[in-house]
Amino acid sequence: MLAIDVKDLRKQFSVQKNREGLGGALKDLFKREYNQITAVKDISFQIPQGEICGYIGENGAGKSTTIKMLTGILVPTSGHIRVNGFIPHKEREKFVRGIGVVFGQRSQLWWDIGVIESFQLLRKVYRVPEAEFKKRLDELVERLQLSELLNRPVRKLSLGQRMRCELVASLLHNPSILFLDEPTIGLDIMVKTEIRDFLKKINKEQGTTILLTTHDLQDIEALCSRVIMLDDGRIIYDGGLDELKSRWSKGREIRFQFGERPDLDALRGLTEDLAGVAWALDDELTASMWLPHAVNVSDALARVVGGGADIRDIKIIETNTDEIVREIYQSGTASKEATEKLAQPSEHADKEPVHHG
Ligand SMILES: Nc1ncnc2c1ncn2[C@@H]1O[C@H](COP(=O)(O)OP(=O)(O)OP(=O)(O)O)[C@@H](O)[C@H]1O
Repeated sequence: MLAIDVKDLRKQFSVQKNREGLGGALKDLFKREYNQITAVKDISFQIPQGEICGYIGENGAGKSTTIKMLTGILVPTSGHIRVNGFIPHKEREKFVRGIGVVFGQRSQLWWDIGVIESFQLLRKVYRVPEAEFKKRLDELVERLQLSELLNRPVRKLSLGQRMRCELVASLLHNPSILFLDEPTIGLDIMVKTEIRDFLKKINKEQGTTILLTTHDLQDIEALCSRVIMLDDGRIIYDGGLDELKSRWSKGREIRFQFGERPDLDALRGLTEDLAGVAWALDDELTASMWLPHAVNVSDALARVVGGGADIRDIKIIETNTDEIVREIYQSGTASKEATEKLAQPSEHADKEPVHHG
């Protein structure tokens, strides 16, 4: 059985229009006009059990709206959803016992009571037998080192402490699917790492399926084998992280430092039969070589090194995911271009690399 199965899912919101001026306000009083906003536009995807999938996109892309439909908080305008075999907004009571949810910006814990009391309340909500609850709680508390926090009221916790408690709260009933909406937002690097390690472990040991939205690409790099990217309510990419990188990155850059001013024409001559390789002088003693993905790095390196120039240092500059995603988002025609690129991935590899300094 699939953990998540979504077909042609759509969500529209009606937003009241405010007409201009006093006349407009009076008109609004008698007859309201509405604008339709389509936040999620007929998306389909399937997530098998045990997968960790990143759900990314810029602000307003429709990520939270999707998660809210998947967790039964919002009713879809049209389309089909099955999560653990249930229709989330219809079979709520049975459904929620199989899922855990953490919204980084909102708490599921009660602000003024001790953490442990919140956990006890959640135990009752999810109807977890006492013995089972205790066993699980002990295990989670030990893993996330929460024992000293249990009696403190939530409002007294730091953000990092609170997030660790939120994770425990979402896992007390041993759900098979975990939905995380910005789980590491605002946390320092230590806590982020701790949370990522913890998530990796529970996924590995218990096979917990995890769908997470994040703006932090290190979360994705650390956790996700698969990424779904949303733009303006539509899926523009669904696949592996490595593939995402190679399809979108403009090639690799290798920077050479020389003992004397390099002869650019001679360097170009060494690589002239490698299609798409470009050279540029960075300063008196450094030059960069751009390689399209189709060209093998060691091939190109061997030619340059074999050319006899006085090379002092070589640095291969990796494209990082942040840059790729920023690049996609920034181009005004992101979705169109992206779809075209995806339709013809091989064409991309033949393009002249673009040197952007
Ligand atoms: N309750 C609502 N009523 C009207 N419009 C809404 C509502 N909720 C979301 N929207 C709109 O739907 C679109 C998608 O919003 P959503 O919150 O799903 O985006 P997101 O990808 O989660 O963004 P962010 O990263 O900022 O959280 C936005 O244009 C938003 O303004």
